Amino acid sequence: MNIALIAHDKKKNDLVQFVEAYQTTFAEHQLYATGTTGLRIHEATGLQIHRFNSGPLGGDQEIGALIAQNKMDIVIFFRDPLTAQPHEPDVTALVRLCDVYSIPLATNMGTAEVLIHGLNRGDLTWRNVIHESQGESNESNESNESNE
Ligand SMILES: O=C(CO)COP(=O)(O)O
Repeated sequence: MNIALIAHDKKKNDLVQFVEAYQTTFAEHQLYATGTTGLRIHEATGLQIHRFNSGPLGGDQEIGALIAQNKMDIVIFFRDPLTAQPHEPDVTALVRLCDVYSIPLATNMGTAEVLIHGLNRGDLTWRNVIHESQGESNESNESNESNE
């Protein structure tokens, strides 16, 4: 599964602790993160993480682009509800895209716990069906192109 990890500054310690607690699970998946969050998690755990730009510099939008391609399977985004963010429109857009594509999104540790247990139980295997059907439609697009 492709998992996006994002945290606002005052929530970064919480997310680092959360990833440490479930490190064996996270190690089995492909991890993506906004710049500073990814660096913090990598430094704490050594996990390999594809890092995008920092959130205020477009990182949320880069992750949003993967969601719009239906390539992101889970988003764990510990938001800070008590601090105004300069890039609030990007944050709103990311959450909106999760709803557009029905991507499981945890915006706090309580929901993230449930999501990770569900992931370990196999509750998210339906995402593999989406990936397989995407692969098939890509193949048919390619064969259509070669017929043109
Ligand atoms: O601002 C963020 C999400 O909106 C997070 O970005 P950083 O991980 O780069 O701090």
